[in-house]
Amino acid sequence: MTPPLIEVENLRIDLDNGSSRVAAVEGVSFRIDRGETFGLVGESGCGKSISALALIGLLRRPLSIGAGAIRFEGREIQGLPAAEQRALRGNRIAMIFQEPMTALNPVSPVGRQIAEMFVLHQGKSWREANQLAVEALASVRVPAPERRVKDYPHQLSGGMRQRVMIAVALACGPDLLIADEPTTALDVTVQAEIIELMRNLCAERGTAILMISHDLGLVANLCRRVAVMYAGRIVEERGSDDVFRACAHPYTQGLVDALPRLGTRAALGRSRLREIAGVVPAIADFPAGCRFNPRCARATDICRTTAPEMTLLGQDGFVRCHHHA
Ligand SMILES: Nc1ncnc2c1ncn2[C@@H]1O[C@H](COP(=O)(O)OP(=O)(O)OP(=O)(O)O)[C@@H](O)[C@H]1O
Repeated sequence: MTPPLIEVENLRIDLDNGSSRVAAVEGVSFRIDRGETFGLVGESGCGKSISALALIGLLRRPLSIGAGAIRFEGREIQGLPAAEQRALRGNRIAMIFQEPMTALNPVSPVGRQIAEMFVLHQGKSWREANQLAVEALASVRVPAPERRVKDYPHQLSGGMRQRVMIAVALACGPDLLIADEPTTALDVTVQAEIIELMRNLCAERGTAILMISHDLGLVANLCRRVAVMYAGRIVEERGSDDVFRACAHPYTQGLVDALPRLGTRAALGRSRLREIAGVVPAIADFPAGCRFNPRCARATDICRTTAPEMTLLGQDGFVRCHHHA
């Protein structure tokens, strides 16, 4: 049997605050197959971004991997020699972030930044790489790419910068693209264009996507499978259709209820959306038992003392809740 493209097993991420060590993320497991689209969703502070950073080896103190394994095509990444790890991250796993300005170099023309990828990772000559950069900009639908290659990031709009970021990320034909809130800073129409672009380019090239967002609607629209994260744990994983049809965890239900629906008063901005009452606890304040219990209408005594085990739902879903739907 071929191993999944990437597999995370029982990942724990520790936060070391000098005098003590607490788990910011715990027992996180998921797998993404070649060409698959997988979403990680949850409110701000649930641990989505640091899980992604762990995947590409970018966690920095005070955070570190405390336990678990991350395997790429069946091989544990942490065990690979440093040079192989770097090659994997440069060539086969790429990442785009919410704010391209933090990832793009402000004093280098965007064409050069794309060309650099071809020179560094594929050994192309600068002449060849410059031509490939023009083609890469055209592939992300930047108009007049021959002229735009000479632009600096600040000369481009937010949407155009995100397109450049995608061009840089896809330059070396990665097997996995990690997208962490890539459209949150953009307005809604530009958001939709960027997601569509990502979806089409990755589908054409067989690139798998790990999409990270607080927006369940966006994630479920793009991804085949969705994992819902709350306070450092995955509480439910389902096929995208099932998330809306039959979500099992009260937290997932809360995220579904918070989505604006077309034609409703909330979607028209005339009434407030139904928000989940309360906030995600800080790492040091994770409650005992089920971490969602203080915000949960279904909570009973057992929820306050005992962390729920995983319950399988059908062929390929699960939930962690004592009172799942
Ligand atoms: N460098 C850091 N030092 C200390 N705590 C951190 C650090 N980075 C993240 N955290 C904490 O880890 C937890 C998870 O953060 P993370 O950024 O992964 O959440 P998230 O779900 O991706 O939310 P967001 O969308 O806001 O990034 C949060 O409680 C956050 O405060």
